[in-house]
Amino acid sequence: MSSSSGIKLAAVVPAAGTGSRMQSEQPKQFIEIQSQPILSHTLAAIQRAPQVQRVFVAVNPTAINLYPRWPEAVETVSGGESRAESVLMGLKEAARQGFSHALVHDAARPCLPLSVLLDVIEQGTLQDQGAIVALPVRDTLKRAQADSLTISSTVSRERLWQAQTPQVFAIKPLIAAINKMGVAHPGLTDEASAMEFAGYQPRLVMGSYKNIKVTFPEDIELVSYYLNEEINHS
Ligand SMILES: Nc1ccn([C@@H]2O[C@H](COP(=O)(O)OP(=O)(O)OP(=O)(O)O)[C@@H](O)[C@H]2O)c(=O)n1
Ligand SMILES: C[C@](O)(CO)[C@H](O)COP(=O)(O)O
Repeated sequence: MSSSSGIKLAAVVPAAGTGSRMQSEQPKQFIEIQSQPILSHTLAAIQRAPQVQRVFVAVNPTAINLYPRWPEAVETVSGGESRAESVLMGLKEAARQGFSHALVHDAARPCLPLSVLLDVIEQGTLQDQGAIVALPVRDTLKRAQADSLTISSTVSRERLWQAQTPQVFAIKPLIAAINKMGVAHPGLTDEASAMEFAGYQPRLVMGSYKNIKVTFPEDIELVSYYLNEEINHS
């Protein structure tokens, strides 16, 4: 991605969550796997793309000392009360430093394959609708009754995809879309939600089942396996 294309890409990594569903002593992004915090693995995965010129990590100021030493071209911003607010803080700093596009990627997704990363960067920067990594739903989907764990209905999975990250968008339209929808909006759970709200139709880029978001305790064993596989076979 040369400067002649006019595109200047930064990564924004929301890493200011508390990881409540993990039920761990420290926020899940700082849990160590192979002697490295999960966040370190995520930053290393993102920085394999030469197009990413800088990384803005949104962290809770009270947790910043949990991180040993920030890699080169990585800087921190203060996170917010919600993921959307943390992302917005990173986007604003990236815009202030002159970046035109952002690749937003959850700190809790350390097993991002390079091929997926490069695909979403290409798809997200070659047109103005942006792009997200996602996977077609492969299990039958059921909607539960409102007041019991019994099936209310089966939801057609036709054309249903599960969003992952990275999500790649032009920064100024994304900031405007997040502000239009409102960071506190319950439906604003990823960047594409805001862009859709603003009328965009982001592209879907095939993700990977390895690109899981560390959320519950049982995820650690699977992520450890994938990271070990990556390190020993790359
Ligand atoms: N106020 C917040 C909340 C979440 N995140 C980040 O957004 C990503 C995805 O969110 P999630 O998996 O929900 O993380 P947590 O909110 O920490 O987890 P939980 O919902 O279990 O508390 C994580 O990397 C998390 O650190 C953030 O930067 N700021
Ligand atoms: C952004 C995301 O990872 C896409 O699936 C997801 O929406 C994050 O949700 P969370 O509840 O903040 O983990």
